[in-house]
Amino acid sequence: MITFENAFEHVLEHTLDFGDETVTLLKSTGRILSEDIKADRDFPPFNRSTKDGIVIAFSAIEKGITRFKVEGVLSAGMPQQKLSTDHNCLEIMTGAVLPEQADTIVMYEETAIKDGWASITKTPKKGQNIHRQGTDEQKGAILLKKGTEITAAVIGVLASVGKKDVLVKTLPKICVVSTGNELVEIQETPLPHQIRKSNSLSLASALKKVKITPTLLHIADDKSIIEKELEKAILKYDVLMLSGGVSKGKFDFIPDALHNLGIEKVFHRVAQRPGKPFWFGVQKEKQKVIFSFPGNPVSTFANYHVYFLPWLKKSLGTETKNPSVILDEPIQPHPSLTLFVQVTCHWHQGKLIAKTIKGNGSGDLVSLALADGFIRVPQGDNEILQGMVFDYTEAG
Ligand SMILES: Nc1nc2c(c(=O)[nH]1)N[C@H]1C(S)=C(S)[C@@H](COP(=O)(O)OP(=O)(O)OC[C@H]3O[C@@H](n4cnc5c(N)ncnc54)[C@H](O)[C@@H]3O)O[C@H]1N2
Ligand code: MOO
Repeated sequence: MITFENAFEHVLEHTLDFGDETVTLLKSTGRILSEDIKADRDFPPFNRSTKDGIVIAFSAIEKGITRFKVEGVLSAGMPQQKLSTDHNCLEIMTGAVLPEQADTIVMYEETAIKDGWASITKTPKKGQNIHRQGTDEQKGAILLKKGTEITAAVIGVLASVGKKDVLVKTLPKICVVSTGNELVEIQETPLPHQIRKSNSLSLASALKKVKITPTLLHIADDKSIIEKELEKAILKYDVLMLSGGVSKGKFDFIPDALHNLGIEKVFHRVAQRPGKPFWFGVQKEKQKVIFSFPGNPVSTFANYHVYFLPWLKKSLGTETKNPSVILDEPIQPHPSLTLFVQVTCHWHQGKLIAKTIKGNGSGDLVSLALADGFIRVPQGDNEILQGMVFDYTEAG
């Protein structure tokens, strides 16, 4: 049995590269950019008005002029115009191009306009209310770096530089495998000794959040069928994500089956709870990775978030940013196991505060639905006092 720290390191040593692909702009939401994005023009591309009002030449103010003849109206979308003389002004709308011979914008609230004449009611500062060309970014500047996660705000930047199609990291093809004769489909009514499959659906839902649609495969607890089905799946997918069948039971065939199929075991069993019987293996030549999680629902769920997500992010060239949280109660560590304890979190005075959820062990999947994530409690003998800081993995 290895420590959590060792197991985590091993998982991150076996990342894969699935290459790049081009997708249309909106389909790139939630994906990872695979190219630097440069400004195709200055941001903003012209001197733009930031207020609705009038535009004047400040030289008029210096001459003591405060009343101007209105010679026209400028709206956003009009090509650049020209102010004919500093005795005149133009009405200008937010987003319109600053006209030639003008340099100062006075918002309507600081003017009085009557019969084609505008008076200024508050002395302006030279150059006010203008968003100058190139002050946000200059043409050619890198706006977004390769490895950036594409959020809604990033989509806005991509759109503004005309990225109709975006180069993103290709996602792995994943097969989520469940095993166990006790499991029935969710639409079925289980007999008293049966349960509905939930792990595979929960994993599929978690994968959807990272834009991966896995294939679901269920295999009965039969050694030769398990081997045959896994052999086919390994050929077809980059990643197998299994739940169940990795412990010490008479029907826990998965580790042997994977061994017989030539998958190299990196580790089996980690000094942690939940998720202790986790099996992790690779087939280096064919670039395959196998996450074989313990079947108890909390174990599967915790291990997916603690190990798989950081592995995926690293494989896609981006980082996992896990915050720390303050635990609002004392906690007793385990003398030899790292604990992943379910918590709810809330913000209080700028700090993320966690409270534990009293679950009923790693088979209690209902308590999972109440949790925001897990804190990691390192092994130890002495009670940890209230107010200590822990690493936190969001899981929902
Ligand atoms: N002698 C020992 N027994 C057990 C040990 C041990 O160290 N020595 N470890 C325990 C721990 S910890 C865990 S966790 C479980 C994991 O066992 P398996 O990975 O072999 O999982 P199964 O036995 O197949 O199932 C466990 C439990 O989870 C339910 N399950 C499985 N798959 C699903 C699914 N897709 N959806 C919903 N529920 C699922 C299954 O019905 C069982 O109740 O082993 C302990 N035993
Ligand atoms: O360590 Mo197991 O994964 O909780 O029951």
